[in-house]
Amino acid sequence: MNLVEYADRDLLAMDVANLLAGELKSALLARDTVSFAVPGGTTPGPIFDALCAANLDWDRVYVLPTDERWVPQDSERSNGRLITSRLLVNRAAAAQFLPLHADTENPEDVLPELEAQIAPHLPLSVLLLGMGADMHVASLFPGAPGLAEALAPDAPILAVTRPASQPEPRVTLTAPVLNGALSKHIVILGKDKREALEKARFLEPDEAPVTAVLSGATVHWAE
Ligand SMILES: O=C(O)[C@H](O)[C@@H](O)[C@H](O)[C@H](O)COP(=O)(O)O
Repeated sequence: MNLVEYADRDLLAMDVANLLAGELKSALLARDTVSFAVPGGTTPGPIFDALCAANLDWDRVYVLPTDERWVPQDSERSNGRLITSRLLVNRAAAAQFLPLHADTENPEDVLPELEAQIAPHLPLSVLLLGMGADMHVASLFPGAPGLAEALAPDAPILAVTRPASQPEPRVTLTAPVLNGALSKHIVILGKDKREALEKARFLEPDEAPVTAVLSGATVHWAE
């Protein structure tokens, strides 16, 4: 793992957006289409605000969430809503969005269809992840039922998790899919997450799921 520290959160957002735009451009030189997985939550918004203006062939970029909360797509808690309203605007409005959601009560009902839409776009070209202070990434939460299956090397593309700490079921890309990304970035803000990351390095993925994706990843941090 490579750790990059920034003087403040604004600089981090600008620099990470530039870095991601450069990586997407390079990937587009080698392939007709590229895939870009991004997290929800509060951290990525300012990165999206800068990245959406990048001058690249967005119409050849497939954007997908790393995980989704099973709420209506117009809910404030929907990662799809965050991504479509804050990243897929400006120049990036030309990108294709691959939702991890459908209007069914249970995510299990549509998992095969969602997986079939994603499969042609793997491995992920570029991956951006957030991390919780509990050391979860995407929706791989410590102690959640089904975590071991989602961390397994032969896990399918998607898993459903129902973490006790969260108000709704989640759909998440599994560890092998996240780990298989050709480029991996994790963005963390604040002292608590930095300490959690240090602690995670001595733990196993079932206690600290972030460790499942740390190898070869660049972690970007600002206080
Ligand atoms: O839907 C989600 O919640 C995420 O994709 C999740 O993995 C997120 O990246 C972390 O929870 C960090 O969230 P914050 O950025 O809000 O701290």
